[in-house]
Amino acid sequence: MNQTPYILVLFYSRHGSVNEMAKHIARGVNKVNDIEVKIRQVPDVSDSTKVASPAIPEEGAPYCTLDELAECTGLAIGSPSYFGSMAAPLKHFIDQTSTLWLTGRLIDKPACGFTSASTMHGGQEQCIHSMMTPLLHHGMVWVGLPYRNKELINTATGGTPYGASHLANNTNETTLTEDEKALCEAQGKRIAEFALQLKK
Ligand SMILES: Cc1cc2nc3c(=O)[nH]c(=O)nc-3n(C[C@H](O)[C@H](O)[C@H](O)COP(=O)(O)O)c2cc1C
Repeated sequence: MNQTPYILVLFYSRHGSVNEMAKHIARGVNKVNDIEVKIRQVPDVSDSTKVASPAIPEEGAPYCTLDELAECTGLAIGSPSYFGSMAAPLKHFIDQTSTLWLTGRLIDKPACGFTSASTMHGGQEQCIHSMMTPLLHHGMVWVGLPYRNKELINTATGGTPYGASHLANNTNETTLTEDEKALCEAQGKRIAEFALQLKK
């Protein structure tokens, strides 16, 4: 049975900002007909041993399986900016995708990235780039945010042409500004539209 195409919104979030962005990206996906959305998170990693997290997270979205990644029609991937790069739990998940790479399961599917950071110039764009690199190895097609989204010009907080972002400041503010919300939703809508166009 053919399943309905879906956008996988896959993320890691420790304090909730990226989690909040994921919801708005999903709202953008929902504006497009004939495609669904799955929101999934990745478990934390242990700093000392290979401890498995409980199979069901205590809160929030279910943990993502490799099958859910393999079978998506498009991907929106999000991480907090950690030292200008994606957070280790997300990289750890990606580093388990060799079988998908070997079998070319993600080739020609669209992907986009989003991030949250505590400072304006603390590496938001670089973090999004860090998520783009392994997905290009997978043969995915990167989808950014064009400047026809006027919020990109007007925003005084997050928002980049490489992907949506949120400025959380050093208070870990999880509430998005109206511009940040609009850009997340525009990104969700755009990845859904591309996914349907590229779908084989
Ligand atoms: C280990 C670590 C590294 C961080 N590095 C940066 C950084 O390089 N630039 C920045 O602006 N914020 C940095 N932050 C702040 C987070 O990016 C920010 O709090 C983000 O909003 C957290 O997202 P979350 O609420 O989804 O967990 C760092 C936080 C941690 C814990």
